[in-house]
Amino acid sequence: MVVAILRVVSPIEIPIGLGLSEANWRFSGPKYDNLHRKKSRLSVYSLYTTSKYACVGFEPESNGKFQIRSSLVANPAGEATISSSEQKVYDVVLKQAALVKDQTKSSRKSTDVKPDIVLPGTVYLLKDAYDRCGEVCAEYAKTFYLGTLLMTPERRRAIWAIYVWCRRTDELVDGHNASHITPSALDRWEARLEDLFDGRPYDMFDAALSDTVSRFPVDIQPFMDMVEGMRMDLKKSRYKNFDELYLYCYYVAGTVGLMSVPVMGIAPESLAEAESVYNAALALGIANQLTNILRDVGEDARRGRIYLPQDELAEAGFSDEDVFTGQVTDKWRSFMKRQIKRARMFFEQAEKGVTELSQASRWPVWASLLLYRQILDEIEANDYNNFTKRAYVSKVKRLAALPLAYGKSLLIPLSLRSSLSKA
Ligand SMILES: CC(C)=CCC/C(C)=C/CC/C(C)=C/CC/C(C)=C/[C@@H]1[C@@H](COP(=O)(O)OP(=O)(O)O)[C@]1(C)CC/C=C(\C)CC/C=C(\C)CCC=C(C)C
Ligand SMILES: [Mn+2]
Repeated sequence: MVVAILRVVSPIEIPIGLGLSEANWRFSGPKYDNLHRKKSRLSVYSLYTTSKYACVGFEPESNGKFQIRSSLVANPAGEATISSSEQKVYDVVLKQAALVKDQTKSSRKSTDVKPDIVLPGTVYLLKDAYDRCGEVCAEYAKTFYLGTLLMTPERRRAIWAIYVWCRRTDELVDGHNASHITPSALDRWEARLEDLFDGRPYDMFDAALSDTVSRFPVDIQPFMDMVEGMRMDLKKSRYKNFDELYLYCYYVAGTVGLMSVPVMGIAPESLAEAESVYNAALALGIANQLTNILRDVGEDARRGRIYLPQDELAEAGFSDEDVFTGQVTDKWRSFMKRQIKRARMFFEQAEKGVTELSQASRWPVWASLLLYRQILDEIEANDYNNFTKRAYVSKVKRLAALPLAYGKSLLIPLSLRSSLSKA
């Protein structure tokens, strides 16, 4: 019997290879009750867990080898290791969490902000820059903009500045001039990012972000990684497996969570580790992007792009051609059900972190989580036709989510609740 300790950094589905029968593998560990076993078709066994550590004991097959596929791989010694994408992303999470801890340890708390530096004219220019960021935000993301109005003025304008930088970065590869964008244009965008982090902004939007990153403990890495995601979009239109897709989702969306938490702030009464809050933030970005992908299957296919894992498509009996043709069959419905389930697992993990955020930041985050998650319900309501029907959450439903989000934002941190219930 070999026991592998797996460090799980996000809700994860671990299909254990063909040939292992239920009799010769079992699960144990401190969070055993968080593990769900599932036997799926083709006798592939899956382990679902949202806990941080899982301990898996299993016997080798008759040939002495272990077959563990997808997110986890077994090394020749038979030890299971975390996938390279998850490890890479987790390292960024640790780095960002450490930055916040350092800041909290040193005299200033992460919730404090530097006073405005009063150079003649500077404050006014900065105010204009932030106001413009707010206008852009209100124009592109009305509901989210409304949500930010509950935050403190310093946090609100910092989030607007981050939003605008993200929107502009995405516009480079998705906007009107996208056909002219080359990798070297992205290199220049990245150099500009470094300049603004060094206090040398190029335009007024950069000036707002430059000010934001000087006030809050935000690391440059998630920003650089988002540019990397855009580079990926220029050169890649297929994803071999979920591991590759996960990395892409981190680059273009998980990064947003890591950029935002240092500004939103963790509740002073929260007992959660910064690292776990960052993991939840990362999960929200991943969940949102997976949802985007599932909503836009047809639209992406018409641009020659398929953001669904190629190995999972093939296993379910689909070729690229099938995706381009776009027939909603029972086979497609059950494939979609699995994809939706995975996206929901990431939302579930994100939920655990929202209550740990500072009170005023929770409402926009809950609103965004509830609204995005509803897109998955709409894909189901469209009978899984994501080829020609765009899943759309009606204005009434969107508005109805706002008071619900507000109610949830009043809950005390989960970490505090569980320690109170133990006491
Ligand atoms: C503890 C905890 C849960 C904290 C919350 C952390 C947090 C605020 C997470 C935010 C997650 C989020 C909103 C991620 C954005 C995901 C997303 C939609 C990414 C899009 C990428 C590219 O997609 P694609 O091109 O396929 O899609 P389009 O057709 O273009 O839509 C993006 C477009 C990348 C650019 C991202 C933005 C413009 C959004 C940036 C948002 C913020 C900075 C504000 C986040 C704050 C709140 C309150 C939601
Ligand atoms: Mn886009």
